Amino acid sequence: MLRIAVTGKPGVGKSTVVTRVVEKLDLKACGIRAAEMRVDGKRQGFSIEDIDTGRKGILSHVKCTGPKLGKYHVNLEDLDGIGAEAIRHALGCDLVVMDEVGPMELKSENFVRAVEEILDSDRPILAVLHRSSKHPLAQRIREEFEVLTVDEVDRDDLPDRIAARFRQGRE
Ligand SMILES: Nc1ncnc2c1ncn2[C@@H]1O[C@H](COP(=O)(O)OP(=O)(O)OP(=O)(O)O)[C@@H](O)[C@H]1O
Repeated sequence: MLRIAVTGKPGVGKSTVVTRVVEKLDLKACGIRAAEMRVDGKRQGFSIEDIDTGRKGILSHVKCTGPKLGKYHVNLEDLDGIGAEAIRHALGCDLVVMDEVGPMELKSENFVRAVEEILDSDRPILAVLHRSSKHPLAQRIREEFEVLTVDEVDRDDLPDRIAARFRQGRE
C-alpha cells in the first residue's frame, strides 16, 4: 500500500502540496491538518482540524497549559479529542492525511498510539513529516514511507505526481 511523506524546510509549501493532492483525487480523505494561528501577524500557536468533519481546535498556544515546546504549550485536550480521534476515524476512509506528524503532535501518547494503529493498518497515507524529529515514530515513518522533499523548484509539479501515484495505487 502506498505511503508518501513530504518534508522540507519551514514554509516551503508542504501543506499546500498535501491540500492540492487531496483536491485532485476523487476519494474520501480523512485525518488532520494543523495550521498557524496568528494575531496581528504574530504567531500565537497552531490549530488542529479534523479534515473530514471540519472540527477544529487548538493544538498549541502561547497562553494555554500543557507540555511546553519552545514558547508554546501543547493542548492535549484538542490534540487527543480532535487529532487522535480524526486519525482513528480515518481507518474507515480511502486516504489518511496527516499534516503533520511533528514534535507537538508527538507530545501525546494517545496521538502516537492512534498513528501507530494507522501505520499498522492497510490504509494509504499521505503525511507531512517534520524535518528533524528524532521521535521513534518519526523515524519509523522515515523508514517505511517514500519520503519526498518539497522545494521551490518542484512544489508546483509534485501534487500532480503524487496524486497520480495514489490513483494508480487504487487501480
Ligand atoms: N507552489 C507554491 N507557489 C507559490 N507559493 C506557495 C506555493 N506553495 C505554498 N506557497 C505559499 O507559501 C506559504 C507556505 O505554504 P505552506 O503552509 O504550504 O508551507 P509549509 O511548508 O506547510 O509550512 P510550515 O513549515 O509552516 O508547515 C503560503 O503562504 C503559501 O501560499
